[in-house]
Amino acid sequence: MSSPRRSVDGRAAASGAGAGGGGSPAHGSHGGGSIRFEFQALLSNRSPGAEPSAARLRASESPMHRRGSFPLAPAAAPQPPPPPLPEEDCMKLNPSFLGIALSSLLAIDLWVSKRMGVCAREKSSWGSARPLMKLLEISGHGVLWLAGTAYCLYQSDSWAGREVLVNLLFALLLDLVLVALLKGLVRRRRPSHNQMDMFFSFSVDKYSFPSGHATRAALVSRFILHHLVLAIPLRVLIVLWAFILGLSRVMLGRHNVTDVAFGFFLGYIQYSIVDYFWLSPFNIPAVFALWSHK
Ligand SMILES: CC(C)=CCC/C(C)=C/CC/C(C)=C/COP(=O)(O)O
Repeated sequence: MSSPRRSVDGRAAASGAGAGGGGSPAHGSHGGGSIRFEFQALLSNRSPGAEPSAARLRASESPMHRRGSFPLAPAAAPQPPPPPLPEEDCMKLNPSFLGIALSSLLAIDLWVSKRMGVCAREKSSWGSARPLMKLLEISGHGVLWLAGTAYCLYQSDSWAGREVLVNLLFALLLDLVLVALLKGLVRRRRPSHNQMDMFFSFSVDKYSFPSGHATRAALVSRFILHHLVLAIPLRVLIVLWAFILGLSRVMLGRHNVTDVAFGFFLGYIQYSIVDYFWLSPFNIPAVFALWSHK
């Protein structure tokens, strides 16, 4: 495809040759700012009696043309390339409106997340709160929730309790699979300020989108609020735990804000899926028969 610059040059030369230089650039059909500038460069190089072809030749020596790969232009002094930025700080330009909006959102996300990562290092401004944040991290860890639920299920001696625990186990496994799939698909790197010192993580856990802790926090808290009869202060505490756990992921530098926000959303949806496919002794008697010996 020929560039607009080149087609404008051709048009100017043609109008100069054909109409004796009478075509005004401002009225040309190619009305962009840089195109008009080129037209002006072309005309300013043109004396009233000059040949159109000579004017075109001089115009090709303008700085605009020298920047391109025109073979007549003298080469500018080579500049050393700028040092490469870390991959997660780079933005790819997309000319579509949606692309620009998304790129801007991601740039804001990176900036806010970096500023919020106040516990990312021991020497960070809130570095002394790092042990507390890591305690929160353990409270939402998949191993703890899976092992705890399996143990309670094994110990449970009521059918109602087993039914709830089987579904919690199903919810946690669904969460594990969906988060691993999304992390593997999206492959968004963790923030550059993160210290990868997480207890028991898989290979996909080098990726940050979505936050597995945030999905689990939203899923488990919604599950508990629906299936356990708790006093109001305890219910508030559970919601607070989920929120602070999500916040701590960004403060620890493990995640960007959008990883956690999407994680909360996904965890919320996961609970709806579990509720829709609720497992009971009526629809999957085989699973519940495992306990019939008790
Ligand atoms: C028994 C078994 C296979 C347990 C897997 C438990 C599990 C989900 C481990 C990964 C925990 C982890 C480090 C997740 C990363 O969470 P982010 O919030 O950093 O995404």
